[in-house]
Amino acid sequence: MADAQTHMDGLEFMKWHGAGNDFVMIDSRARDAVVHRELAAGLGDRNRGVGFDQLAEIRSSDAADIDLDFWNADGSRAGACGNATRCVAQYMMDQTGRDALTIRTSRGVLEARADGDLVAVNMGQPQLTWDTVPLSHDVDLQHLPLDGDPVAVGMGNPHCVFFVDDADAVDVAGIGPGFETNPLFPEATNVEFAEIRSRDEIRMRVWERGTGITLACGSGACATAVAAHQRGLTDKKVRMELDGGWLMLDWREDGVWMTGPTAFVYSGQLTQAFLKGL
Ligand SMILES: N[C@@H](CCC[C@H](N)C(=O)O)C(=O)O
Repeated sequence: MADAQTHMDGLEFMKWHGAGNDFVMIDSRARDAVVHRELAAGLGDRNRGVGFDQLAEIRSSDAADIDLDFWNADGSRAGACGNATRCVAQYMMDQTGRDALTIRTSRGVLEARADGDLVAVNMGQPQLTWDTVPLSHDVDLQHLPLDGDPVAVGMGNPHCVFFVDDADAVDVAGIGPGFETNPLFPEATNVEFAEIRSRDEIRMRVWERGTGITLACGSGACATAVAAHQRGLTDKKVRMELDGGWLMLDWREDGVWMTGPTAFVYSGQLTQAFLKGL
């Protein structure tokens, strides 16, 4: 990590959030990719580092306006991060004065655009086969062989969605970790608890893979909207209330569009002395 510390000395970082989902954003285009697991885990530690739900690293791209990579607070990689994608889109639109851009993630090239004061991103189509979520073997994704009869949906990352009568009554911290690491999910999973309020409104809380409880999860909101519609509980367009705010989901022909707020919180610099303490 010493080389990285020298390489990163003085590197700017920004804090953003999307509906309360808390991010550190690093624009590495001027210095090439600098983030790795050890650094992400150190920065993500709320006792030692800056603390975040996810770290989003912006890099130059030969296929879109930018490339974007994500790490969870424990340093693990995340294939998708919808709220961070929306925050990065807002940052880039602020930088360029444009109202739309393309962002390549491991999901492929995503489209993001301004929607009034909000930002919308097309998170692509869900993955709805056992091997693409992924699961360890072929089971009924609509009724997983787990207590609570959840639904499995992939959104570039795995999600296990439970439908409950009262989301606020769920002991998310108590039961989330066990499902996160259930062997049915070879790459672990995000765990959502959804209360259907009407055909166009859902209340959802989340235990995120690699991070724990967060105030919002964009890919989890997309997965929950898909699972609820598959179960016949909601329409394809729903408003979702999470602990940190509201997101709008719309499952269209071209993918699952997610729209919601973003907020810049502060910026800072990563000094070598700080990095040595991680
Ligand atoms: N909060 C993110 C999801 C981040 C990744 C997730 N923890 C995973 O490991 O898949 C979002 O807004 O999508």
